[in-house]
Amino acid sequence: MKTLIRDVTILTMNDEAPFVGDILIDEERITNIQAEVIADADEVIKATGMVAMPGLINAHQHTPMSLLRGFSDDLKLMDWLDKKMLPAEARMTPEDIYWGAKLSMAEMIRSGTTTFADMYIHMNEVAFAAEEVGMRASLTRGLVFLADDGGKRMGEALDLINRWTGKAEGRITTMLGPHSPYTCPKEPFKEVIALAEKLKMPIHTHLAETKEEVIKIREKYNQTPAEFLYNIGLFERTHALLAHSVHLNSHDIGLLKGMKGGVSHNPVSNLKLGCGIAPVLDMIEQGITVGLGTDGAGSATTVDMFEEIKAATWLQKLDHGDPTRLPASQALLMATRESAKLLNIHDEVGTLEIGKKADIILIDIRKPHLQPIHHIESLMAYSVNGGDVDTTIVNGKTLMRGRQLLTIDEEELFKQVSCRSKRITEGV
Ligand SMILES: CSC[C@H]1O[C@@H](n2cnc3c(O)ncnc32)[C@H](O)[C@@H]1O
Ligand SMILES: [Zn+2]
Repeated sequence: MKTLIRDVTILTMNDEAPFVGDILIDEERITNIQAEVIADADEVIKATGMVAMPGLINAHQHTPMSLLRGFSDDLKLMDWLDKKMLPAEARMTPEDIYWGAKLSMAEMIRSGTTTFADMYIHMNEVAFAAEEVGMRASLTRGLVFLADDGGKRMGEALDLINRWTGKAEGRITTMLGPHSPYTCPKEPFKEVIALAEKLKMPIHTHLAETKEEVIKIREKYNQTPAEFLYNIGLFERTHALLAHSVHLNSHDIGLLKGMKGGVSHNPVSNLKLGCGIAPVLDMIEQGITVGLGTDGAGSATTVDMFEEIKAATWLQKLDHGDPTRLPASQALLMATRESAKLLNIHDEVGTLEIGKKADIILIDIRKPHLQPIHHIESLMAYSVNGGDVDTTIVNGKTLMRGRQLLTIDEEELFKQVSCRSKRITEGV
């Protein structure tokens, strides 16, 4: 199957200026991209007045938490998590997880995200949903070792890896997921790292999200959370995806320097939970890869990556009192190429290039809030919102066209979500 996208403004995110041209997709890959492509195609998408860019990559999600959107707002993180999220999650069945994940996927496809990194429970169901819906995903069974040794959860983590790595036409990859320094004590955390090293698996974890976490880890280990992870060998032994990394001092940042992987910055969740502002520019200056994610809809409330792009740039400008910091082009890179590095899939996605997988979004800029056009990158970072995405293509397959979802029955989805979310949250 060949698809030709015609007469579109192309933003490759590969250090070149935007240009008007055509993109040819053959099966799952981009096979030509230039000013004019002469080729036969099974489908021609006339994209005059649209911008093509790489699909956005959400580097930190908990997809099924979309069932908990708006259920518990305006609380501190530990109250929100312990008193609201965990009790509600304890009631979730595998079917709930499937529908919650699908709701997130519908929102992500509608707002231009083509890939997500997910950490949650009952991850088989998330994998089924991703396989069916057509998104690209890096899936992780979250591991918490507080009340017991977490043996059952480790079994589920390994089962997920064995069943799903490389499946769904290669769209699914997997990681190991010790949840955080405050929910995974030293010995089990070290065991997960050893396993990750043996299996050559990346690790997805949370780091230094709140001041309370820093205090807890200081009391328990007399270390900062970053020192704790450094001292148990995480940064030298495996590729690691660190969500948040808000409370890092300059010594901590030095410890992350040279690590494989990097940090998912999740500014909307950090803002809403009042966690603080991550030292994004200091990390980037030290050569640390910083991508972008939303965190779950239970905290961020939406999973529209265009909101994260805006929040990321605004926060750094505000924090440094300098509007020149974290410009539009850099924020867009964080949501595409840099997030792809965090998921270790940058050979395949994150930029528009011949030979890469065809994960492409088309944004309709024939709208009042997107005119006139001075700088395409500024327009994409500061003016576009998720609702402007017209077409979403993953692995060469069109998942949304003219804002119609092609792989999800939304009517059925909303019915399922409505009754399931009521049951899960009742009385919590
Ligand atoms: C064990 S599966 C993942 C686990 O993470 C919880 N979670 C969601 N958002 C956050 C966050 O911002 N910080 C810490 N933990 C978070 C989620 O509720 C699941 O229990
Ligand atoms: Zn999270």
